[in-house]
Amino acid sequence: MAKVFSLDDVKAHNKPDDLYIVVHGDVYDLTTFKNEHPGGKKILERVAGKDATVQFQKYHKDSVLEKYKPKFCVGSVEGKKAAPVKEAPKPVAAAPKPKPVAATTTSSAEPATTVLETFGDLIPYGDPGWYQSYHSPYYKESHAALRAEVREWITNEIEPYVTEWDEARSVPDSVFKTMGERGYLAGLLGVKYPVEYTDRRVASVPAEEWDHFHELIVTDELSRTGSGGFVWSQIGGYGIGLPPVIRFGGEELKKRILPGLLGGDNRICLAITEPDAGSDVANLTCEAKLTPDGKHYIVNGEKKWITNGIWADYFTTAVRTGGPGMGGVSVLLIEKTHPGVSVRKMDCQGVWSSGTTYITFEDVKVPVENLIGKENQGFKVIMTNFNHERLGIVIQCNRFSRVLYEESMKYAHKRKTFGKNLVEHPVIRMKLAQMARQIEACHNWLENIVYQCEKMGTQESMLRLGGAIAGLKAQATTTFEFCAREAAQIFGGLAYTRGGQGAKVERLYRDVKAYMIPGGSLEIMEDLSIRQALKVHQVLGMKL
Ligand code: HEM
Repeated sequence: MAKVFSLDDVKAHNKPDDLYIVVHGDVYDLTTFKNEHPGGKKILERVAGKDATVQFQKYHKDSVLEKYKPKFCVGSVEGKKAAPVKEAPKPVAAAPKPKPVAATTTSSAEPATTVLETFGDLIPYGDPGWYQSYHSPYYKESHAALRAEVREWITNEIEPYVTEWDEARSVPDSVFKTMGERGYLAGLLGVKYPVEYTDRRVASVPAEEWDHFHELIVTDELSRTGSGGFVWSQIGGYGIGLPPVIRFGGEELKKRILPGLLGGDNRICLAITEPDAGSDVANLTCEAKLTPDGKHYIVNGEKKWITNGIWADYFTTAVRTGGPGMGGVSVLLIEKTHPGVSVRKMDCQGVWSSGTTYITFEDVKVPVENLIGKENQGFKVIMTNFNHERLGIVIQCNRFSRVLYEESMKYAHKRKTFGKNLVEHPVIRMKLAQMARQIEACHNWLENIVYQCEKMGTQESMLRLGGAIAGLKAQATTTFEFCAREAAQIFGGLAYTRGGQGAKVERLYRDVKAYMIPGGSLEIMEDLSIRQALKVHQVLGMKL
C-alpha cells in the first residue's frame, strides 16, 4: 500500500541529498533524479520539502508524470484531494459502457439520430462534435466503444513514448504486432472486415458491423499522438500497400500473405514514386519485362520516398510492362526475399519514425502469380487506391490540426503574459477561432464523404468521389499547415525547441510537408478537385 505522509514529514526531506516534493498530492523522492532533471537541480532544491504543484504545472505537461510517477512517487499526502488534472493514466475502457442518452426521430420519414455520452476532455472543438453530445446520424454504440478502446491504449501505452521513438527514428516492432493482435490492422483496408484471412477481431466491434466510420475512428485516435512518424510507422505503408492486394490480388497469393500481414507479423509498403516521377504516375519508368517462358517478370528501376520500405517484406510496386503512358503500367508484388532488392533509409524533414526509403530493383525475378490486377491495367489499381490513401491523410491531418488547437488551448490557459493568461488576449482567441472553424468545416465534409463511401461502394465512389476527396485533401493539409503555424506562435520558444511542453507542436510543424506533398501535392489536388468533378457532373447532366 502507498505510504501516507503529513506535510511535516515531507518538510523534513528538504536537503539536496534527501529531496522530496509534492505534486498534485503525491510525494516524489527526487534525490537521485535531481542531477538528471532537464530543468536543473537547483530549481528542485529550492522547492525541496514543499508542495511544488504550481511550479510543476508552469513548466511541464502533466504527461511527464505518467512517465516518472512509477519511478519516483513514494506515496501521497494525508487527505490527498482528487487531482485537478489527469495524473496516472486512467483506463478509459473501464468507463461505463457508452449508451445513447437520447434517440430522436425528427419525422417518421427521417432516420433516427443518436446522441452518445460525452467523451474526452470536452474542450470545445477539441474532439469531433459527436464526442461532445452532438446529434449524429453516423455513429452508434460500437463506434463509441471503439473510440474508448483505442484511446485507452494510445494514452497509456503509446503516447508517453512517442517523442522517444521519433527521436530514435523507429517504433518497436511490438507495437505493430499489437496493432495486429487488437484487430486494428484488418480493419484499416477500406473494405469489409476480412474475416476469411484472419482470426483477429477488434474487441469492441463485431466484425460484421465494421464500417468506414470504425476505420475513421482508429486512424483518428492513432493520430492523437501528434506524430505523423508514429502513425505512418503503423499504417503508412500498410494502409496503402495492402488494399490493392486485397482488392485485385490472386486468391493463392492472398491466402499465402494476408494472415501474416493482418496479424502484424509481416510488413508491406506501396512503391510507386520514383526519383523522377511523383504525382505524375503515368510516366514512371521502373520496368518489368516478361521472360520468354512467360513465368516471371524481370524488374529494374528505382523507387524513392517509400514509407516503411526499410522494414517491408512486400512491395506493392508500380512497374512499366508496356508502352508509354498509363496504358503500359502494371502492379507487381515484389518480395524482400527476391534477390536484387536493396533498401536504404532516407533522412527527411519530418515523419522521422516512418522509415522513408530509397529502393533499388536490379534484375529482380518476380513470378507472374504476383501480378496485382491485369497486365497493363495497373493504372486502375493505383487510382482505386488513391481515394482510400487520401482519406487516410485527411483524417490524420485533421486530428493533427485538433491536437495543435487542443495543445494551444490548454497552454493558453496556463501561460501568463502581461498579467493575464494568454487566452484572455483577444489576439490569441482569434488564432484559436480561426483554427477551430477550419477544423470543424473539414471534419464535417470528411464525415459526409466517408458516409458516401459507405453507401456507394468501391466502384461508384472511385468514379464519383475522386474530385471531392482531392479537394478535401487540399483543405485538410492547408488547415494542418495553418494550425501548425498558429500553434507555434502561441507556444513561442517552446515550439522552436524539441521535446518538453511544445513537443507536439514542434514535431507536427516538421511533419506538415509530408502530408502536403505526397499522395498528390496540394496543387495537383486543387486542380483535380475541379477537373474530376466537372467530368462526373457532365455525366450527371450538368447545365452550364
Ligand atoms: C516529479 C517532479 C518533476 C519531474 C519528473 C520533472 C521532469 C522534467 C522533465 C522530463 C523535463 C523536460 C521537459 C519536459 O519533458 O517537459 C523538465 C523540465 C523542467 N522542469 Fe521539471 N520535473 C519535476 C519537477 C519540477 C519542479 C518542481 C520544477 C520547478 C520548481 C521544475 C522545473 C523545470 C524546468 C524549469 C524545466 C525546463 C522547462 C523548459 O525547458 O522550458 N521541474 N522537468
